[in-house]
Amino acid sequence: MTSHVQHTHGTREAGGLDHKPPPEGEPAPENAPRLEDELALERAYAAVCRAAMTRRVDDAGDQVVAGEDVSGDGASAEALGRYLRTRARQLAQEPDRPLFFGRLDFEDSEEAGEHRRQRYYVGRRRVAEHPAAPPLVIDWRAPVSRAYYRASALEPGGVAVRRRFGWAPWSHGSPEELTGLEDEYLDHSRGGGGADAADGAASADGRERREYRAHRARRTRRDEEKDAEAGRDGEGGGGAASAIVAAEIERPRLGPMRDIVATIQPEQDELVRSGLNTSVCVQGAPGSGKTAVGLHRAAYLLYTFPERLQRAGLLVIGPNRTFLRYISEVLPSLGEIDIAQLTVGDVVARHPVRRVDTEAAAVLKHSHRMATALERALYARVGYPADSIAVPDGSYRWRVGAPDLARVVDEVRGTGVPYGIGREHLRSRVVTLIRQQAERRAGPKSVTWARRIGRSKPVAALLETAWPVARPEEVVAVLLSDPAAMEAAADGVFDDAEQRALRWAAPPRSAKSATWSAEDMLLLDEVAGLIERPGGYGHVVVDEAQDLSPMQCRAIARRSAFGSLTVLGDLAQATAPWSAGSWREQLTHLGKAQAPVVPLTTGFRVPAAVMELANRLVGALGVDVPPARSLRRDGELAVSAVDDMASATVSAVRAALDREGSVAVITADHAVAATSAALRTAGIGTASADGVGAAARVTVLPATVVKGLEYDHVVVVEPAAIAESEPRGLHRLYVVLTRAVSRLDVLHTRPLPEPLAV
Ligand SMILES: Nc1ncnc2c1ncn2[C@@H]1O[C@H](COP(=O)(O)OP(=O)(O)OP(=O)(O)O)[C@@H](O)[C@H]1O
Repeated sequence: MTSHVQHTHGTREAGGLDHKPPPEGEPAPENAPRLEDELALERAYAAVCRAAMTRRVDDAGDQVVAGEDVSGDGASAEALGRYLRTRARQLAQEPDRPLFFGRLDFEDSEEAGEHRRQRYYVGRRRVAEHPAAPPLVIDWRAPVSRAYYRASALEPGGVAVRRRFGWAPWSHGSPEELTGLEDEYLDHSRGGGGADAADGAASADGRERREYRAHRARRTRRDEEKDAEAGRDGEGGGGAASAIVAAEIERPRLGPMRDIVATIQPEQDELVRSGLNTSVCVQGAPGSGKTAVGLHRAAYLLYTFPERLQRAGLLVIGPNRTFLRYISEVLPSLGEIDIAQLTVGDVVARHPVRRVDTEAAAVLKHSHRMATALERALYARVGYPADSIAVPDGSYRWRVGAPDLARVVDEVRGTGVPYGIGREHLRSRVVTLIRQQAERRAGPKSVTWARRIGRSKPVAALLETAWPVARPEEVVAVLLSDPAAMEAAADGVFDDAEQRALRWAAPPRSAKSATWSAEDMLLLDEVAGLIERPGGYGHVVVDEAQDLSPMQCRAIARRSAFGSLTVLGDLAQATAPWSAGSWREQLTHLGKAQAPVVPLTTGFRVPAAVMELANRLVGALGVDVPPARSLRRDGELAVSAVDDMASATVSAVRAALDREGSVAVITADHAVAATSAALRTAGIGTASADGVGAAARVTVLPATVVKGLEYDHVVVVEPAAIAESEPRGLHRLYVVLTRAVSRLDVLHTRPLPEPLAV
């Protein structure tokens, strides 16, 4: 919900800002000369901040040099050096970026008879003359910045004026330039006039301006109340209410994903600022900012809980390398470097992947039934000893009978501790049985005695038969090679045909010489997790989580058992054969069954006309998701029946290249080579999904890698071929159609898939 007083200035490239005349019947603000004054003051402030920042960067560099000379113990010198280098790198990131994007003026207060107004500039990170000095700019994650994102005319939360700054499009190497500003007056009770005094800009025309502002504030408050009654939010399908926000959302895209700190929306902010103990799942329409929310939440948590997260770690999981490359600059631009950003494959990697499973075997290995079979396979090693044991101890021999041993094996099994710990528990319980006998006969026994008995040959031999040491590779290799082992573990879990599909056609001689598939890594990780709990993270952000299989979810759950999760996804974009049917089910596999599912339905990427086309598919996808709406009224959509696909593609790309921004040509996977060749023959340079030729403005992409990505202009080649390439082809097509930021060209020689043809 926003109410705002437009106070923008039509300067060159002010992030697309134009001066808008006030609505009819309202007094014109005499803002042109005033605005120049305001801009001049703000530019001067920006210069002060820049100078302070430059000094801090230089100081940090000097400290690294000094830190390297620090004597003292090696470990702390190394830790200090690491800290200082990190700090210097953080400060030096993107040196020319604007240092603030917003300003908050809180309502006036009287302190010790003095009239005061608190003012804060909000930026990507804190700027101050030195660490102990009051900040010139506060970090967007600081508690007081919350009001910047949340304050509205209905709930101003003490904010009198929110100012947004428009900067000339920023790029590396060119200095920042402040070109516009926009004020929202939220403080109706005071008629919104107080800002002048605080600006030090009161003048003869101040009264008139105050009236204008008060009028607009009243009007927007009424508007908001009307909206609230009608159950709309203030942006009710009509685009962003702020020209600066609209310009940011509609700006052409080039290169990797950028942060959205300047324009985080209230419903996004609520997710970003949820606490470290809270797990949350976001069901978000395409382009509703799920990825952005996840990354900003990561940055928020690192800032707010530095000690806990430094100890426990934070991990971001994405679907593939292309996606990770695309998002890789967001966290560093927010000052958070060195955050692990991995695929699930990276998380569970233990061996090089040298084998490809059949589709049937892969699907079974991803199913949660596999976990049951693996647990049985591991615990098949645990057995009851056939005989009693006799442990020599000086002149005594202590005997424990087979029934007692069987009982303690059962007891340990019943505790549910990891297998490796279970083995040690069995050892100590057997020692306890022996100790009870020994103490009855020979008096108290020491810890050293207990240790010696525990390591004695008969006890070690007992453990080797009753609870042998287990290695994940052996357990999995035996299961996949030995029909009897498979049958025992899979009884009632996998039928005969499934067991055959799972078994290796040519078993290796031993676990050591086995070659492993990507799916096998999940199996190994599962068994490793049963033997010993893996180290976990304090927080894990999981993107495109609708596509995770139960076994992948379990791998993540093991690593976040004592931490929290941000789960991001869209069931309508679920394309894997094992994709989730419902979030509740997925969250259960992820170990956070109770986490709330929060919808985001406003799209910031896809223009309304394109969203409308894509939405036609949703009914055919069999998923329960709230409909998506676009915040963007701009954009172009063309659906064209063509005769010659190659020449039509070349023409579409040529036309796209006449305009600004990135261009993607998306085809069914098998058609990528032919499409790239056609473009090359026509003299158009192309990049590929793996980043080769990244300098080219045109990227040719197979439909299966575009999830999570976006391009200004998208050319979709033959939707029918994309839809029929895989069982969830319509879901894939939905993903493909929702990648365009500004323009979508759909080219087809064959009839469109049915839901689109209406
Ligand atoms: N509040 C915002 N202000 C400006 N831009 C935004 C905002 N929220 C999202 N965006 C932009 O919208 C685009 C889509 O965001 P993002 O990729 O996070 O969406 P998503 O929901 O993850 O999409 P998908 O479903 O395709 O994975 C990005 O360019 C992002 O920067």
